[in-house]
Amino acid sequence: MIDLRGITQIYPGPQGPVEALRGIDLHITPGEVFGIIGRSGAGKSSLVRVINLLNRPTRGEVFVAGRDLTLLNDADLRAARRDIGMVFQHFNLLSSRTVFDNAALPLELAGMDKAAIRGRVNPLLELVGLSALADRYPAQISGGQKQRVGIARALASRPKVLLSDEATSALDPETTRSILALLRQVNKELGLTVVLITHQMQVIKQVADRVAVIDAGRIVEQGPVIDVFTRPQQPITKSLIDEIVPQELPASVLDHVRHLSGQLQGGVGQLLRLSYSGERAYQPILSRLIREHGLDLSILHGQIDEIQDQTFGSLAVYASGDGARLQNAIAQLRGEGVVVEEVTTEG
Ligand SMILES: Nc1ncnc2c1ncn2[C@@H]1O[C@H](COP(=O)(O)OP(=O)(O)OP(=O)(O)O)[C@@H](O)[C@H]1O
Repeated sequence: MIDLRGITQIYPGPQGPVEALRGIDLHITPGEVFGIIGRSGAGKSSLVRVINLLNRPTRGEVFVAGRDLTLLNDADLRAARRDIGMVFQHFNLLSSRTVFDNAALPLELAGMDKAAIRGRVNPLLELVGLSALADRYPAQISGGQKQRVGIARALASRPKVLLSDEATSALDPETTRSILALLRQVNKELGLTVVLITHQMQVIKQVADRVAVIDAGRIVEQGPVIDVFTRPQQPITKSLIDEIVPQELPASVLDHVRHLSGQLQGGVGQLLRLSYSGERAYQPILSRLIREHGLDLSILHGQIDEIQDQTFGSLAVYASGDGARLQNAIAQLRGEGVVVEEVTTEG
């Protein structure tokens, strides 16, 4: 649905050119919710604005629904943009227009007649749960309701793609959840491709199918959300995930491991961090370590969570026993797709 090829974005700046995007290649498939996450200044807004050519990239090609937008003339680009709806962090509603009239704005601008507009907008207000508030003004509704108007307005032109630029960043956690659930609902019910930009992993975790991590204008890591959560590769990804799955074990756990190591009576002991997802979450991996490899296990720390109905877990266990059997057990776990990290406790 969206293909970005070799996108570079250079802004002129008082201290010389700023290279905000440095050769981005991204492929987003129809019907998926694709998250783009990065820290402030990483290039997220620049990237999302390239997708509808609000920013014309310095170099590169922007294919949406099979057409390279960079090659279109102004009239064709205006038409192509109707395929791409956008919701913004600060809603961008017109204060002098009612909820209905804000949602209807793109249709009025496209010259649609009043009856047709009513036929299009009323079901959309129903979909976003605002039918009862159609005659209110933006000042008379909450932030979450304003974003619902923003979503209805973005959907009015029946786009194929919905871009969300930090749409929930100005909202409290509960409202954030309800807006993300609405985005998921429109993705499913309308078959819409959704691209969402955020700096919060919680947003990615709740709603995205796949995620790309952007850092200093480059995509440094991407994949299905559950894979990125269970096998983050880059330091920036680990630090972004840390708010949900702490990447470092608490000092008390490491202290306890030193204590257990001091009590070893022969054999070896090793702190292991096991990360797993999907079907493996339901398999008796720990009891097999005990039964088949004769290891003693202490479970010291752990977390089990869910992404898009898929369970994933992270467990810290101290395994002790025969050294060769421990290595066999680790090899077996890795062979079964469990990520095994041998954690050192020095320092
Ligand atoms: N119009 C502009 N002119 C010059 N530099 C710009 C412009 N817009 C963005 N930049 C710079 O480009 C880089 C990327 O900015 P961008 O807004 O895309 O990042 P971001 O990840 O969206 O950040 P934030 O989350 O803070 O909005 C930053 O260094 C920023 O200062």
